[in-house]
Amino acid sequence: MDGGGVEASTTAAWMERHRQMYERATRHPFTVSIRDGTIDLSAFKRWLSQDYLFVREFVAFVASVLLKCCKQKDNLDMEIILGGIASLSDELSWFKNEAVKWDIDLASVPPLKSNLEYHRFLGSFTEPEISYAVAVTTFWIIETVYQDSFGFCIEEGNKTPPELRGTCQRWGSAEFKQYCQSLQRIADRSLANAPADAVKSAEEAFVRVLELEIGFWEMSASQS
Ligand SMILES: Cc1ncc(CO)c(N)n1
Repeated sequence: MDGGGVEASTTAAWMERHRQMYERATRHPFTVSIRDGTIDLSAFKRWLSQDYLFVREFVAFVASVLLKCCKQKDNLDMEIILGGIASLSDELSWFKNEAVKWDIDLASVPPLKSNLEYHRFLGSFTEPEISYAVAVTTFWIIETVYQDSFGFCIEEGNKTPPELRGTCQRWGSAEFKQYCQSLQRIADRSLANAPADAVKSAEEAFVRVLELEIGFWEMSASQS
């Protein structure tokens, strides 16, 4: 397989090419309102409840990425992805703890429309026709939107309310950033070895994730 004319950092080039949309996903009024301390706590609770449901679906998605990884000739990335699944186990416990703190009964939360739309997208990756390069790139951008969004909430000058710092730290930490950078290197290496049609599909999935993330913040902010 040739590189399809792809440069070393395809993902960085896409972030540049789709900068406006990337900014809309990572500097959304919902997360910006966490950072400036004006967040409506009922919206925060809605986000928390909906994201718990999202993460449950995300586990199956990451499992499908792991499965595609294991079928590669050299499955060097296996441990990073497996580590990601292990962290999701902690994350589900974290959500359950937070729900108790915020007096939310997770068992009675129905998924809202934008969440269901995202579930459908994630579910499509179990198809064996979807290549590892496309799946791992999608995985990287999903994690990166949260890393960048919540990282901004704990950067200098933030007025993030103390009771929301733990949430921001979960995805905004230096450790999570390093993990996202490892995923980015994996995505770039896979894309460099992928045929041109897979690179094109990966870019489409990248843009689709940004749209779905924007929809998820909107849903959290205003229950649509
Ligand atoms: C909607 C959404 N996107 C990304 C992540 C990152 O894991 C998450 N928890 N939820």
